Amino acid sequence: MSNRTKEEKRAAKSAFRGLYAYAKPHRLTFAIIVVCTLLGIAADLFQPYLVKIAIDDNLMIGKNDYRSLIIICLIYVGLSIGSLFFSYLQNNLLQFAGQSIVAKIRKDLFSHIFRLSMSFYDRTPSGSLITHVSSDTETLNQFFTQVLLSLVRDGMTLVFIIVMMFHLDTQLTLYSMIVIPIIAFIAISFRTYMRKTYQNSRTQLSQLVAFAAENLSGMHLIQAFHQEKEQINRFEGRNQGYFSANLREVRTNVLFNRSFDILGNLSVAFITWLGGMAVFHKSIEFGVLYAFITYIRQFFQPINNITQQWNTLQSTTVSMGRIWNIFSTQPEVADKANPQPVDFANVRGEIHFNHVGFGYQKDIPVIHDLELRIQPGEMIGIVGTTGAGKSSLISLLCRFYDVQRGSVHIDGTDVRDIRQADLHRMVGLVQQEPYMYAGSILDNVRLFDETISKERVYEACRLVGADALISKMKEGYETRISERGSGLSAGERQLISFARIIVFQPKVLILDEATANLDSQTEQLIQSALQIVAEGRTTLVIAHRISTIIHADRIIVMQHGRIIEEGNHEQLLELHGYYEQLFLHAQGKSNPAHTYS
Ligand SMILES: Nc1ncnc2c1ncn2[C@@H]1O[C@H](COP(=O)(O)OP(=O)(O)OP(=O)(O)O)[C@@H](O)[C@H]1O
Repeated sequence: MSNRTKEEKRAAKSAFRGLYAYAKPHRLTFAIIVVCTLLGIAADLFQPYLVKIAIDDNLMIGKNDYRSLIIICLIYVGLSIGSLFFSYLQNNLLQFAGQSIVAKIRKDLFSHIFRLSMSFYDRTPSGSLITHVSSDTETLNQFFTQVLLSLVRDGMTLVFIIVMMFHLDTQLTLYSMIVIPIIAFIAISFRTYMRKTYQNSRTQLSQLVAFAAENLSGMHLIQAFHQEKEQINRFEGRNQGYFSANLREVRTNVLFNRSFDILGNLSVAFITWLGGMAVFHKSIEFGVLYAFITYIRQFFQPINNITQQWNTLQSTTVSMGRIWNIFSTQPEVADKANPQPVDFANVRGEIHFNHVGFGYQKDIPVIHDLELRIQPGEMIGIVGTTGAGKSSLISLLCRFYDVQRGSVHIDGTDVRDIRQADLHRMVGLVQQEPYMYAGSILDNVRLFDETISKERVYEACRLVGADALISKMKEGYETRISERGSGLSAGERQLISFARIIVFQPKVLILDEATANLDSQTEQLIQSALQIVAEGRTTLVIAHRISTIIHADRIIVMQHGRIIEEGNHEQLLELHGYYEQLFLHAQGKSNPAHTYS
């Protein structure tokens, strides 16, 4: 056996153990389901036997006992009602247990994904995460409502039928069993092929969903570059792939089912001939033959069902493996077991990048031995060309990633010793493209925290100058923002994020300035909002416009992951170095190859 298969088996085993842990609290329900199934099957399978009694013990011997015939009919009806009742109960309970387990797994999976570090998101496309949360958990649901149901119901049915058949006539039963090796042969030869077709169609679907999700999130880019036709063609390729894989799967299934049907019919013909001969020779009674033929017709259905479920079981194993793979991924950035408590009232906001070294991949550093001390309340501007490492530096301060060398300290405490929730209360981030949630402006400022009063939100918006903008909207603070804040400019979204800072009061503020060209009025609003929000806070501004940070206490110039110049605006100009070039370019007096304006 190859290592890979061994590995897969081990993963499947641990996934099933995980699933068992989720199912355990529902064991009483499962026990009731088994009892209901047992009673339902018994009620079902006793019916042909009842007809046999009516034929052999009454009609065929000319007893003409109407009373017992009516009793048999009534019992027959009673059994039908009983079977209906028990299978209804069993189905409902199974659905309830299955859905509850899957809902819990979906919830846990979603919370787990939230805890994972940024490096996980760098590696994992959001489309495939959507597939895990939606269709993989749905496959687990099928495991409970189809696979488990079939294993219990069809397995028991099969045992019951065989017992009844042996009870009726041992010889005929043994003749019927001739087909068992043929069934096994068909099942085994189809199994591998069916699994392959199933896996293929799942992979095609997951690629299709991932492609669609990524395209939807990058729609503005696609439209801006008129890439619609290319993307539609690429989608069509994947769509066709899924279509063909699905057809292949359905074809195999139909062929498999029909083979079983034919086998069933052949067996009935064979038994009718053998049994008919036996009735002619009076070695069995007619009622026995009737019941026998009914049972043999029913014999193939559960076998077919179970083999069908083998497929779903395979896909459940694949889905479970994928889900448990995420569950077993531990956040690379994790809280320590005994983190340093934070006294929020006395946070000063002193920052120290202590000889920091960092790279997204271990052997490709993007920050090299960076040493920087920032005093409480200081305003620092960070400038540099694209890819200089400005955003990476900020990500380290927010601890989205951990440093590989050196350390980052706030008020003398290593950020790795602080709980991440506490760290993010101390450090407020206003991103280039601030994320807006689907909800009202009010919700977006107070981030759905109802303990923050509306008045506090209004006050914060007034302070940062967003009030006028919001008042102009049709429903003011109750105006609903669509997903991602479309309808608001990057500058307007930044203003709303400034109001968030005022509301949540972090001691350190990071602003990644919007790169988009803002109209001069919004730019002005942001400038003055920044002055107000920066008051009493340590502020780091990644600036794409020199004008934003001209009055900063200190400006850091970065290049290739290093600080190459440092000082205030005047000091840096006197150096006649890189900063001066940036500044002159911004003034339109030089023509360097960077983007400052
Ligand atoms: N998530 C990531 N995975 C791998 N490499 C990354 C990642 N993010 C950034 N990088 C790389 O790290 C380097 C520094 O990027 P960073 O975003 O910090 O630069 P920046 O100065 O902020 O640039 P910009 O002004 O364009 O935002 C670049 O070479 C970039 O390609």
